[in-house]
This record gives sequence, C-alpha cells and structure tokens, in this order.
Amino acid sequence: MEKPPSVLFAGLRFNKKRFSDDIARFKPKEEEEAAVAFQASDPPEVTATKKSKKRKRKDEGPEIVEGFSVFKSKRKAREVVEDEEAVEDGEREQRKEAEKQIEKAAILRKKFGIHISGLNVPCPIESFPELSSRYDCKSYLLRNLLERGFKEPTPIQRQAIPVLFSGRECFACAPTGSGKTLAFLCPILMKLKPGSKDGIKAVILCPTRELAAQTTRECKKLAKRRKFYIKVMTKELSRCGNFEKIPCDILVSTPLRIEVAMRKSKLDLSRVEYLILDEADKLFELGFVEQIDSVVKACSNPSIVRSLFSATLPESVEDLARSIMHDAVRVIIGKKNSASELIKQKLVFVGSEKGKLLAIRQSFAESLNPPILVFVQSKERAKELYKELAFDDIKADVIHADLNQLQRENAVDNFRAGRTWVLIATDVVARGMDFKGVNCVINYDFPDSASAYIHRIGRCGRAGRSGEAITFYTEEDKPFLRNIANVMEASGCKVPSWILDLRKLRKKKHRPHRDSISTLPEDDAE
Ligand SMILES: Nc1ncnc2c1ncn2[C@@H]1O[C@H](COP(=O)(O)OP(=O)(O)OP(=O)(O)O)[C@@H](O)[C@H]1O
Repeated sequence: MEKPPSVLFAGLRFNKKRFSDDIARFKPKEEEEAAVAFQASDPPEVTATKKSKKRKRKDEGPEIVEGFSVFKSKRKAREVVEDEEAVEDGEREQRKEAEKQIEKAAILRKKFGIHISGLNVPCPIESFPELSSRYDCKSYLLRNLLERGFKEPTPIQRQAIPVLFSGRECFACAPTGSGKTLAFLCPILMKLKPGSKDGIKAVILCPTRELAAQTTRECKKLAKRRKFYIKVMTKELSRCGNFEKIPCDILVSTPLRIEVAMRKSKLDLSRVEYLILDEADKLFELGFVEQIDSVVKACSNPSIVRSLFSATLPESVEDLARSIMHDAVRVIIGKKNSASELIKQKLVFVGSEKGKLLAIRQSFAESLNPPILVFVQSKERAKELYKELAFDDIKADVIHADLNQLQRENAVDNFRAGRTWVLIATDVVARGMDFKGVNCVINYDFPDSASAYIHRIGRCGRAGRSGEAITFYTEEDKPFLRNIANVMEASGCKVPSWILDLRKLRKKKHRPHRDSISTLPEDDAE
C-alpha cells in the first residue's frame, strides 16, 4: 500500500557524533536525495525497499559502545565500511527507482494531458487493475467498474484517484463529461470501511437536488456488493432525520439541505474523512458560500481530505479554497476552463426574439435528432417556449425551479428514457447532469457567462461521444459574443475573426430583459 513519502527517510539512524567525519563525506548526497524525493511520485516499490532495510537494521542488535575493546572497535570499523557500502547501494537503488517513477509519471501525464502542481504528487494509474496492485483495492470495486463498462480510467481518474487515496487535498478541473464523479467516488469507496457505526465518513455537496440524486445513484452502483450506507439528503431527512440513529457512511446533499439538517436534525460531521465540493465554483457563489462555510467548519476532523471538482475553476475560487486547504494538489486536464473538444459548436444570428422561434422551428423541421436540450434564461421563458413547442407535435417537456420535486424527477426520467425528445430547461440542469446520449444542446437564450456556456453545452459530447451545440444570438447579445467565441476557439472550433476582434467586456454576466416568447402579435399576447 502506498505510504506517505516521509517513510522514505525513516530508519536511517547514525550516531552523529561518532561518525561526524563520515557524515561530512555523505552530506552532499543527503541533500541530493532529499531533492529527488521531493519531486518523487511516492514510488511504492521504493517504500518497500526502505521498510525492509529499516527492519534489517533493527535486527542487528544494540549499537556497540565506543572504546569497549580493541577487538570490538576493529570489528566495528569493518562493519562501518560495510554499512556505508550497503547504505550507498541502497541509496543508489532508491534514487534510480525514484527517477524511474518520475519518468513514468511524466510520460503518463504528457500522454493524457494531465497538468499538476504541488509537491510529491502520486504517479497516475495506468489502468484500473493497478488500483488493486498499488492500493489493495477490493475486487468488488473492479468488478463493478467492469460491469459498468469502464475499461480504462479517464485522465482525471488516472490522476485524482491516487491523489485522493493518498490523503492529499485536491483542486481538480477537467472537461464536462470526463468522469469526474468516479474520480472522487472511487478513492472514497476504496478508503472507507462499509457499515461503520460511528457516523458519517464522507460528504459530497452538489449545487442541485437533481445532481445530488444522480451522484447518489452512481455511488450506489459503484458500491454494489458492499454494505455501504449511502444516503441523499431529502427534505424530510434534513428537517426531522435523526442521524444518530440513521446509519450513513456517505452523505450526498445540496448545501441548503445539509445546513438545515445541521440546525434541525442531529447531524454530526466531526468524523467526516472526505468532503467533496462538486461543481465547486458554483458552490462558492453568493447564496451558497455561507452554507459551505458552515459545513467546512462542522467537518472538524483534523485529518479530513477536502477537494474541489469542476469543469470551470476560476482563480478567485482557487484562492479562496487554498486558504483552507493543506498542501493541496492541483490537477488540470487539458486546457483549464475549456469546453469539451468533442462538441461541434455553432453561433447562429437570429436578429430578434421572433427570429429565435422561427430558427428553432426550422431547425426541428430540417432535422430533429433527439434527445435535444434547449436552454432558456428563466422559468417564465421555459414555460412560454414549452407552450409554443407543444403546438408542434414534438414530444417536449420542461424543467425549472417552479416544479415540485416529483415533477422535476419525472421530467429528468422521461428525458433519460427517451419518452421526451426535447427538454426545455433553465440552468437548473446545466451542471453535472449526465443525460446519456444527448445529441444537441440549443442555447435558445444566450448564456449569461462563459462558464455557464461550458456547462450547458457539456450536457452533450460526454464519455467520448460527439455532440453539437447551437447558440442563438440577437443584436443585444453581440457585445457578449467574444466571451463565448474565445471558449469555442480554445476547443478547436472555427469562429469568424470579426467576433474575436470585438472589444473585451469588463462585465461578465449577461442577463438582459427579453421580449416574451410568442408567435401571437404583441397585443394578443398581453
Ligand atoms: N472510465 C470511464 N470509462 C467510460 N465511461 C466513463 C468512465 N468514467 C465515467 N464514465 C461515464 O462518463 C459519463 C460522464 O461522467 P461524469 O458525469 O462523471 O462527468 P463529469 O466530468 O462529472 O461531467 P460534468 O462536468 O458535466 O459534471 C458518465 O456517463 C459516466 O458513467
């Protein structure tokens, strides 16, 4: 099993006074060794060598007291030389091994576009079975991964699993649909003992109930064949659940519900070992940040491992998080804050609100390739567009925050099952939701920021599949085009040069008042 790097230096105990001359001779080497180990990737084999050496030295018996007899000191001198040689050999071997591991890690990272910062970052895994050889991962988990059809780890999984498993805190930024969920669930399941009676051991926070429910489902599938208690925080649980009696190893919640539970129910988070903030940049936005703060405080276990995951992690969020994290590792896959390269992105000028309705109808008439997700700016507009499309013999549905939980769940389930072809949505499903096989995302209303754009279009082009994203824009949206165009260009899409020449805008959010969506003349629409 992988051990912290400090183990590498344990066991070397010299009588410094006695061997001061030798120490002087060895000094430069020690420094060199420290430098190598600082960069080293926790090579497990190296750790093992050192451990056995430590044991051997202990078995050699008590140290000989200087000046005890001439015979003994002669023997001692010979032993010292032998010892030195052995230490030199060991060190050389160790250094060679560490260098090999560093090289291997560098090759893997280059191959998979993994960028890291932080000291002593564990080597990425080459394959899922390596979890078992390197970390003693139980066979049930490998079996579950295989059953889900996951043959190879994705780049974020290759790096984030070893990082979290070895107890390092972590910021992770990887494209939408690249398997971040499994990257944090795997190490949690590997590390925790199932069915513990002494409280919640892992907390996963997500910005929406839909995402919390999805993550819980994913976690249960991965934990199959093990008696983990995995719970999603429902409204009832948060208000009147007695967590002293409810067995729970892993708790998934929105920030609001967990905060209510901390106030109203007996929710003790002091034994939590893993705290994951999924869609972390959203969780650090105004409206969530106070709740997050109280959860972070309540997770008071000194050895807690906290981590942030998102497809978009602005510097401001990293700075804020860095102030609470210890010795965190930063893992970026590909280019930071960029859209998935699997999505073909297109900007379409529609002139006005009326133009949008014509354009979407025309697009559906030409080729309707469901499932299609259509994003609008507000719940009012979602209802309006739904009314319009309902006339058109298209199996459409709508999801927004005005629906009750059951209606929201039904909308998601029907879309997942293919009973709904077109789902009209607000940003409530823009983040994290994994609708399998969405072919096209239409931004009916221009997204309010570059990160909103990345997450919205990221509902297609997931898990290696291709997708298409169409963004309508009007005269009013033109000044904000450049933000989106930059994202498009960074992910390899063609963008007209005039857009890239537009002036940079200071204002990041764009949420204009828009005319209502209707084919009726203005007066009739009133
Ligand atoms: N190793 C793997 N091999 C194949 N598919 C995988 C693998 N890991 C995860 N997936 C699948 O990839 C899809 C996307 O995964 P996930 O939802 O975790 O993405 P994400 O990176 O969290 O995306 P988002 O940023 O949108 O939240 C899921 O359907 C998941 O089952």
